[in-house]
Amino acid sequence: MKIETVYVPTDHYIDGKRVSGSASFEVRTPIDNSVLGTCAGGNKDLIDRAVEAARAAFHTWGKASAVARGVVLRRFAQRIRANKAALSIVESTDNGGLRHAIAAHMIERSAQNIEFFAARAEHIGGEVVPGSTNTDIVTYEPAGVAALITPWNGPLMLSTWKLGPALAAGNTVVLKPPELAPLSCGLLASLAEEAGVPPGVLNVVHGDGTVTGQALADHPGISRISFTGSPQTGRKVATAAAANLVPVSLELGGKSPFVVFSSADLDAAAATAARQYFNAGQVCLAGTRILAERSIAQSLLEKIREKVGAMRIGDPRDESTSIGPLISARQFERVKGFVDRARAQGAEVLFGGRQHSAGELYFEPTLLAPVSQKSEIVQNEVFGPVLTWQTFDEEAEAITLANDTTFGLAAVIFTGDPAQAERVGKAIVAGTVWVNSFFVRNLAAPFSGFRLSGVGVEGGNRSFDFYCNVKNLSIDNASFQRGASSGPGRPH
Ligand SMILES: NC(=O)C1=CN([C@@H]2O[C@H](COP(=O)(O)OP(=O)(O)OC[C@H]3O[C@@H](n4cnc5c(N)ncnc54)[C@H](O)[C@@H]3O)[C@@H](O)[C@H]2O)C=CC1
Ligand SMILES: O=C(O)/C=C/C=C(\O)C(=O)O
Repeated sequence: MKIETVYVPTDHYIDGKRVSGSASFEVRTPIDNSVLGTCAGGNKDLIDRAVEAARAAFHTWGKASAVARGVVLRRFAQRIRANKAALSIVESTDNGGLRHAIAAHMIERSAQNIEFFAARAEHIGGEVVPGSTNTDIVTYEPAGVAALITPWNGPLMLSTWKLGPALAAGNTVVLKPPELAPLSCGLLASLAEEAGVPPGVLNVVHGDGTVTGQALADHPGISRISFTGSPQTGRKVATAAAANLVPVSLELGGKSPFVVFSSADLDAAAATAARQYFNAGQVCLAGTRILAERSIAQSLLEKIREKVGAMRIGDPRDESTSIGPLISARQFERVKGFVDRARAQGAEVLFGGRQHSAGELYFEPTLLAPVSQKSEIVQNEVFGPVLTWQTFDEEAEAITLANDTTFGLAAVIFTGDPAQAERVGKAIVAGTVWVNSFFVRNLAAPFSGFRLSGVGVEGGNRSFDFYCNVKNLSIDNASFQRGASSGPGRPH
């Protein structure tokens, strides 16, 4: 398939070869909802082939030194950077993300995802735990074949976030990209090949989640499953992992609070609130529930209205666009359904609330109030450009509202009071709490979701705890002491 001047392979990539599909599926661009072409679909047989290739490649890749793997992976990261223009136009066309934002942030982050873990793996090192009778030597061994399953809202960034640590630690992988935006991961496989990633180390099998994704999650030859997507699918993946007793890492949805206290820099808070509409709100980390202290609420609302009013909605390939389309007609209907039901329950539209004239899949950035805490619009993830607006009088009330959710992925706090930042940050139940900032990602820091937002922790060395078998070699201290006169295996 060709996207502008870029040739994009749409076959599977198994054992270093392009492989035709057992079926094919349509790929559409959300820009105008037109069909771009078809992509190979996968089935159980293709998953079997990919897992077999990955298992064979594990014998060499898993035994190579982290330094040797690092040489190849750093070249892979460089190929990603060098292909920024191609990757960003392909992903933008495929998933409707902003081309300039993908080029400026996502590609660099994708390269860093690979590079960071390549460097980190060279220093995993292990630990020595001295004990009175035994000395424990802790080593990290690659687990085997990792199944990686990723969503459409950030295919490159979220796939490389898994590929980096899995490959750097010595695992081989089978990646199942999102069927709604499979193209950039197809291109990624070619870049891995150009970088010298050996055949079988990185395999890509496209296809529908319920067929290809499920076959991958179910496969008994898999040693780890890392999944990013919805909680509903996360449950199915976890069930498959349980059947094979395989460790699973789940990064799921969110309904994060965005709390603004009266001491906050309101201009900064408003600018960051407007950013929650980026990617048309299809961001799991987005702070979608704005909670404003009553004394500054009106002023904050006006500032947010002004910032959002200045955002241009339209073709995501244009430099001046701030908000692009939703991923599909189904997602559009889903988002619209949430807004319609909230209105039927008494919410008013403070701004937005309907389709935008830019096209079929464009929805205006929307803010709804009043909303009751137990309503669907406050409790469920919309995954669209729809935020809710609530006010509070006391800090304790803000914390109660923030935590009254089944999710726990992220939270954003704006305050001018450092003690308050610490108090509230500690009290909020979420894997990541940003203070006076948003989406700053230090790859060495832990990344996780609490409650329905996930299972497991990745980031920094915690990623290696997941992608490795952490082994303890426990040696009797007395056995090998110099000069000892008897005992098995004593050196002379
Ligand atoms: N916590 C995080 O880091 C992130 C979470 N998300 C969440 O992802 C969701 C949106 O993404 P979607 O692609 O709609 O999610 P989804 O759960 O429908 O699909 C995610 C991936 O799982 C695959 N899949 C679907 N059914 C499967 C099955 N039975 N077995 C194995 N794989 C299967 C899909 O083909 C896709 O590749 C939102 O809930 C969002 O919050 C998205 C990005 C990041
Ligand atoms: O930064 C990460 O590793 C994950 C980010 C998740 C999103 O950007 C998203 O869901 O959109």
